[in-house]
Amino acid sequence: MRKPIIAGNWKMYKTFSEAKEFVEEVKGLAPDASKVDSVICAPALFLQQLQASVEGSTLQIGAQTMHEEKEGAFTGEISPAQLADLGIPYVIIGHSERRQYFNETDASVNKKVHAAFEFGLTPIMCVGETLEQRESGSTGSIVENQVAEGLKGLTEEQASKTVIAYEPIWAIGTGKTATAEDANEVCGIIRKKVAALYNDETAQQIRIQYGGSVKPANIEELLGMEHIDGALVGGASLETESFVKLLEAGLHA
Ligand SMILES: O=C(CO)COP(=O)(O)O
Repeated sequence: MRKPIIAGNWKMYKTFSEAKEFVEEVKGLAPDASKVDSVICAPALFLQQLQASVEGSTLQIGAQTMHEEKEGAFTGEISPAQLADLGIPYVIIGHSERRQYFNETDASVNKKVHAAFEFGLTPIMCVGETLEQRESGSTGSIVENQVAEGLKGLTEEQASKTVIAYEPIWAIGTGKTATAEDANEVCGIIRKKVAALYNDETAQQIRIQYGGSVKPANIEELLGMEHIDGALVGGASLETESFVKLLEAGLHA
């Protein structure tokens, strides 16, 4: 049995005051950590204080991106060592917005995934196709390639601990969700690819999230699918009420 992982990706939303208030309210409502992993990926600026505020609760804090080097002259960046020192457990790597606006590539994603493991962080590695790629029928090959390049060089143990988020770009922030069947089909393709790259055991262990307009109204159907082990949620993670409902859905997955 794979433990569901429900993660909010706040992107560049919320002030620190709003973030702190949200976390104070939600931290006592997050499910038992042995049943669901509940994560908020917050802006880097808030990580230290939010991490201190969730101590002793089942809510966990993640970062939205990081640099691949331990340290260096990279103005404005944050490093895996800095995240690890704060005790941050998760980091999103290669979100489609990072690929689109900040020139991240499969090669840089792969370096960052390696760096995450080097510093004891769990990467949430994002993959997904554009609308054009979906319409041309190349979803499977695009996503398989992103998975193969992203996981390249990882040990079996590291690969099995990686969280892969399948986020079709056309479903992000658009209100258009992939149908549960379509999402499951692609998550199944991802799992099969992991089996081909490693073995069946690794493929059975790796957790695959779906992301793209997930909300309380559709999460249960998505989580009911064989290959969907969680959700990476933007808009619906910004309100306490809907985020708590999403976490609760994880309990019934
Ligand atoms: O990009 C996403 C999560 O990383 C999805 O965003 P929405 O849930 O707002 O579509």
